Amino acid sequence: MTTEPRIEVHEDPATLATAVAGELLSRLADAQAAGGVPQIALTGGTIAEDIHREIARLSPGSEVDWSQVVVWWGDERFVAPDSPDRNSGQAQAAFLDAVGADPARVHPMPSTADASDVDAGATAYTATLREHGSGEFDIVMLGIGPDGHIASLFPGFPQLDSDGIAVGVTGSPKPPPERVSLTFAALNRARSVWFLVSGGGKASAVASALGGADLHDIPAAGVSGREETIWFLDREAASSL
Ligand SMILES: O=C(O)[C@H](O)[C@@H](O)[C@H](O)[C@H](O)COP(=O)(O)O
Repeated sequence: MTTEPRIEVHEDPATLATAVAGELLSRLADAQAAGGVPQIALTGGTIAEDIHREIARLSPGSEVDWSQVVVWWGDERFVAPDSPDRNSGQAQAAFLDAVGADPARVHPMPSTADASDVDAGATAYTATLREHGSGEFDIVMLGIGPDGHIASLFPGFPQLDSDGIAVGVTGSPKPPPERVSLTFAALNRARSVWFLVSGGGKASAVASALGGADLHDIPAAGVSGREETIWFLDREAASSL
């Protein structure tokens, strides 16, 4: 069952980041209070980094026990493990280290040190998800590119039609070129999907995705939560709605 998307518009990137971080902490605390071990998938990108820093700032005042949160990624750059381009490295530095996440429950996607190529990396992550995942994510967070890409699923790329769980990507139009990404099949196993979008450069992609675009043209149109889809936007990103 996919529900109508909910749209939240915030004044600017800073208030957007604070709102998303606060909502995430609230959801995680509620899930843990109900006895759950929540499973979330993080994204990379600029507004995601702002949100991660807000999580670090706000978490001490929350009830969340980060050692009991399982952390995945929706995509990752296939580069050296210590590369500043790594989404997981950015998230570790921005908040996961600070909030006390349990390394045994944090699952970065493979780097060039872990796999011979992007396809081997995707195969390995699929196995990790099967072994340590619960079969669904409680919350999947996704940034969006100006072309409507989400994770590392880019318009017109063959990975859009994959029926696997994770796929290797080469020739990414957004550098770096080699990546590993969850597929629509995996992303749509989320109970709740949150799009995190800041800036006028994304306004057209947001309007197209919400306006019923084909997922091959606007991949963001291909993802929705089984229970909830929320578009967290700032004013500029919402300006074409
Ligand atoms: O690895 C990546 O590059 C991201 O996962 C990618 O999907 C990102 O979320 C969007 O491109 C938005 O990035 P910005 O917020 O920096 O525009």
